[in-house]
Amino acid sequence: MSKEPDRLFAQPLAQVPDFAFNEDVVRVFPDMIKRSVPGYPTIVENLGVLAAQFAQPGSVLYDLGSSLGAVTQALRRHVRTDGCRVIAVDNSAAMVERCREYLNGQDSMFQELLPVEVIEGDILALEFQPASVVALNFTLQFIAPDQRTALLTRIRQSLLPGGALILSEKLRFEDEQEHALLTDLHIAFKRANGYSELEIAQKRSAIENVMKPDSLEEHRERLLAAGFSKVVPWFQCLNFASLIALP
Ligand SMILES: Nc1ncnc2c1ncn2[C@@H]1O[C@H](C[S@+](CC[C@H]([NH3+])C(=O)[O-])CC(=O)[O-])[C@@H](O)[C@H]1O
Ligand SMILES: O=C(O)C(=O)Cc1ccccc1
Repeated sequence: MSKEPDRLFAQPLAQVPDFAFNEDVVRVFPDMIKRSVPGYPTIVENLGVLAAQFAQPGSVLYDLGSSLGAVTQALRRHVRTDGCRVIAVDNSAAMVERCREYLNGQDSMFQELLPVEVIEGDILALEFQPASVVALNFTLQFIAPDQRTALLTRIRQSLLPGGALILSEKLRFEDEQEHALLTDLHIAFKRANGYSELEIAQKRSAIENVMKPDSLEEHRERLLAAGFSKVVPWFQCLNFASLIALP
């Protein structure tokens, strides 16, 4: 895994371009996500533990918006169910290329790992196979809001009995005071992780047009509208949360 520190927004930019998962981001991504998302290592590791409880024999486990495959690797560490395979999907060519390198490196060292297929493609255009686990780990927030219900409906229709969707997202809060407090605390988290005020401000401006967080209430309602029967939050750290949605 690349250890390169994230300095992408450290110098003043005349114009801050919209955030994209390009080669520059890929190089610093492990450092960026760990220093930006409170609870990220805990969420990823426990996503593997949760998935092991929902995995059904001979089924597919999806890692949607897989980036460098951190979730896929957690699935490989924890899921022991017979005949499962992982399908990781991302539409960033730079992410997919590096993800394949990491996973191939693991394959050559350990024989008993779950088989993984990494697809470069848009999750909105994916033909889902019957699946027991679908992970959307900080991916839905980058999907156009008017496409989110349709995507979740297709995921719901592909889920096998006993399976689950695990959805992690940055949250918005409907109560203004709660939103302001948790946003300030998230900024304090970033500062504590070594980001300057300039880095924090430029990153915020880069993501504001491309990443649109919903509230917990919106997530719950949308998941129920998509056909899920139960929504159970299992983790929250500041304004980042993860939910289990049952078919
Ligand atoms: N339509 C799309 N189709 C496929 N991929 C997409 C699409 N839109 C965005 N992506 C991809 O979704 C990923 C979101 S990052 C996920 C972190 C990872 N899950 C992790 O647990 O490390 C979250 C973050 O950086 O905050 C990126 O790799 C995009 O290319
Ligand atoms: O950095 C932020 O403020 C975020 O909300 C999280 C994030 C992490 C990595 C890429 C884009 C957004």
